[in-house]
Amino acid sequence: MGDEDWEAEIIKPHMSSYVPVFEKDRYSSGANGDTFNRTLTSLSEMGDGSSRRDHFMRSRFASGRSLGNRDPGESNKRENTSTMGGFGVGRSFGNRGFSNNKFEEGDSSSFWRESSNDREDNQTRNRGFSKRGGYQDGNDSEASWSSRRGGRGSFRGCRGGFGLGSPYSKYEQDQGTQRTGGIFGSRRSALSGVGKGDTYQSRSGSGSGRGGYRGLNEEVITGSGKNSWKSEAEGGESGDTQGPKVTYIPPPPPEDEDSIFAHYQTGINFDKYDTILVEVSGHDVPPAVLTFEEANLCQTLNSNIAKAGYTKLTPVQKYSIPIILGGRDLMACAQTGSGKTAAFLLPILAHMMRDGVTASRFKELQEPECIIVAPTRELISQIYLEARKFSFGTCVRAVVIYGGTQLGHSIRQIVQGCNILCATPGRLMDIIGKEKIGLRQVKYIVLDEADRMLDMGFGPEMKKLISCPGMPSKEQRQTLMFSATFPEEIQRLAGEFLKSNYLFVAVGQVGGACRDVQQTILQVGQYSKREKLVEILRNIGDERTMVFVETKKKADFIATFLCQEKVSTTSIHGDREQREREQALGDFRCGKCPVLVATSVAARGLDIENVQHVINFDLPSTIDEYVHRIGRTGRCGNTGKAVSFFDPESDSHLAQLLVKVLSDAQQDVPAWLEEIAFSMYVPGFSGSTRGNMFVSVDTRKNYQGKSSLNTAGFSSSQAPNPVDDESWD
Ligand SMILES: Nc1ncnc2c1ncn2[C@@H]1O[C@H](COP(=O)(O)OP(=O)(O)OP(=O)(O)O)[C@@H](O)[C@H]1O
Repeated sequence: MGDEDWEAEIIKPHMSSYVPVFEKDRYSSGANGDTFNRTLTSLSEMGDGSSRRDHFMRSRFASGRSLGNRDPGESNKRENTSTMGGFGVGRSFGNRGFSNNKFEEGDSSSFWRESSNDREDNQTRNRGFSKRGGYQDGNDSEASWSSRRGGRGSFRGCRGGFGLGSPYSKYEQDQGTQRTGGIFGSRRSALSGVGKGDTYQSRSGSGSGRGGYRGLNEEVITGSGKNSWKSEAEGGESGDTQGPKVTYIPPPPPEDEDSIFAHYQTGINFDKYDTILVEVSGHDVPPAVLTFEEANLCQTLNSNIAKAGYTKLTPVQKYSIPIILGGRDLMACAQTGSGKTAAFLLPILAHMMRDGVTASRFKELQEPECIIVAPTRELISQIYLEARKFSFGTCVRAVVIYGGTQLGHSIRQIVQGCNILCATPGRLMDIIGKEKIGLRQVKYIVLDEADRMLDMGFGPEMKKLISCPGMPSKEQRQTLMFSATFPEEIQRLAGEFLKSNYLFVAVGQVGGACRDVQQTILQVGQYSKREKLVEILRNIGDERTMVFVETKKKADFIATFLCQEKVSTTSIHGDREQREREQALGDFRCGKCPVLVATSVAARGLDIENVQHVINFDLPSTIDEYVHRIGRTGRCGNTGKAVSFFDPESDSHLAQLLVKVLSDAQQDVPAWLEEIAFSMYVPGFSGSTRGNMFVSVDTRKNYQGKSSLNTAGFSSSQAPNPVDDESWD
C-alpha cells in the first residue's frame, strides 16, 4: 500500500525531486525494430498445421470481441511487488540522491524492485475491485473503507532501506527477486537519514500506523482510521493533524484570448473518424447531430467553438451532444484523443446558457451547477482550461481545485463565483466537508476517466459525493461518465450513479487503441532496456516522447540516467511535488525537455500537442492502461508511434491482449508475440465478452434497444431485438 507517499506534498513541500536537464546532443540514426510484418489474418492463413493454435487464434481474435482473462497474469505481476530496496547510501539520484548532477551508475545502489507503494498503478489496485483486490460489492461501509485505508503504518517496518553500495546492475538483477529490505530498517529512517541535501529523502509523514490513502498519488486523503475524511488540506491548513501547510499556489493560466484559444491542428486522419462505427444502446436514443450548427448551441458557444478551431464534430461529440442536450444520463466510451471533453462540456454549457446561470462573487455560498471530477490533477486542470475556453465571454465561471495546492487558494477561487467546479476527488470532498460549496444547485455531474476513478477505489468517495446533504438525487440531476475504456465490472458499479435509462455510447473498437498510433512491440529483456531506450531516443532526435515506467522511483532513475546520456529529460509522477509536476509538464509542452518519463499518473487524458512517440519502457499491468498510455500520441487525427518493451519474464500475461489490441488496430503482430500468446492459451476459455476486462460494451442485460451506426450516415435507435440482446450478453 502507499503508506508514505501520499503525504509527500504535505509534509515536506519544500523538498525538491529535481531532475537535472542537460542539453540534448544530436545523434545519428541506428537500426531499430524487430517486429515481423505479419498480421493476425496472415497467421490464420499460414496453415502451420497446429489445430490447437488455429483454434486459439480463431477463438481469441477472429470475433473481435474475445480475449480477456488477464487477471492471472495481472495478479502474478502484482504478487511480485512486495519488496523494497533502496538507493545508495549518501549517493546520488537527482535531488533524491543525485550528486553533482551526475548519476554514478556503479555507485548508486540497488535501485529496488518495485515496491508495492512505489507502483502508482498498484496502489490503485489495492483499492480496486474484487478481481483486483479491494472494493468489491458496492458496499460503501466505513468498515470496508477503513480496512482498505487503515493499517498503513504496519507496512512500514518491513519496508526496505538501502542496498548499501550495490551498483545499478544489482537493481537489474534484483528485478526478478523478492527482496525485503527490512534489514536496513524502515524506509523512512533509511531514506531520510542518510547523506546531505542531495540524498534521496523520504517525504513520508509520520509513521506509526496512521491511516490514510493517496490514490494513485493524486489525491491525498488521510484518515486516522475508521470513518475519517481528513485530507491534506485539513491536516495542512486547519491544524487538525500534524504536518506543515501545503503552500503551493499554482500560477494562473494566461488570460489573453490567444492563449485561451491556442490549439493544435487536427491531423490528416481526422476525416477518417467519419467511418468509425458507433453503437448506442438504451431506450429512445436521440438522433445524432452531424454539424455544430445542427446542435443548435448558442451564438457565443458557436463563436468559441470556431475560435478553438473546431469545424467538424468528432463521432463521440455527434452522439453525446444530443443525448446530453436531451437531458439523458450517459456512459460514453470513445478512443483516446477523440474529443470527449468537448462532448460533455458543450451541451452542459449550452444548458447553462439557456438557463441563464450567473457566477456571482457576492453570494455567500457558492452553489455550482456542474461538478466535473477527474482522477489526476493534470487532467482536471486540462478540463478546466477547456471549460474556460468554451465559456469565454459568457457569464458562466469555471473553477479548478486539486490536491497538492493550498486549500485557501482553492477556496478563494470558489468564492469568486463558481458555476462549473472541476475537481479531483480528494480536494472536492475537502471543500464539501468544509461546507465551502452548496450542492443544492447541482444539475450535472461528470466523471471523466470514470473507470479509472472507480478502479482506483474512489467509488466510495463518489458515492459520498452523490449522497452528500443537499445533493440532488440521480433522478433530479444528469450524470455523465466518459472514458476510452469501460471494463464490465466498473460499468456495473457506474450504473449506480446513473438513471436506469442511461444511454451507452460506444465509438469504434471500444477499449481499443487508436488506429492512428503505429504500435511496435519489441522483445527486450530487463537488462537491455536502458540501452534500447537510448538507441531509440537517439533515432528519434528531438521529437516529443513520453517514456512510461512502472514505478515512481524508476521514473526518476530513468530520467536521471537519460540526462546523463545527454537526453534532455524531465519526469512526472506522484512523488513529485505539484509545482514540480507542473514544471515538468511545462518543460515538456514547450519542448525544453522533449522527453518526459512518467508513471501511469500521466497515462490518461493528458492532451499535449505533438507528442510523436510513446515508449513503454515497462509495460503496464493491464491492457486498458496500455491503451490509455499509447493514446498520448496520435490524437485528434494526428499520427503517432508507440514502442513497447516486452519482457517475456514479466509481461507474458499481456501477450494475448496485446495481440488482440494490435490486430484490432490493424497493426503488425510480431510472430514471437503470437507464439507467447499461444503458449499462454488456456484451453476451455470461451473468449466471451463477459468477464473480459478489455472489450467494453454495454453490460446491461436488459437494455431495450441499440443502434449500430456509422458516424457519417446514422439510423435512429432500433426496437428491442432479442438476437442482438443475446449477442450483447
Ligand atoms: N471537433 C473537434 N475539432 C478539432 N479538434 C478537436 C475537436 N474535438 C476535440 N478536439 C481537440 O482534440 C484534442 C483531444 O481532445 P480530448 O482531450 O477531449 O480527447 P479525449 O477523447 O478526452 O482523449 P483521452 O481519452 O486521451 O482523454 C484536444 O486538443 C481537443 O481540443
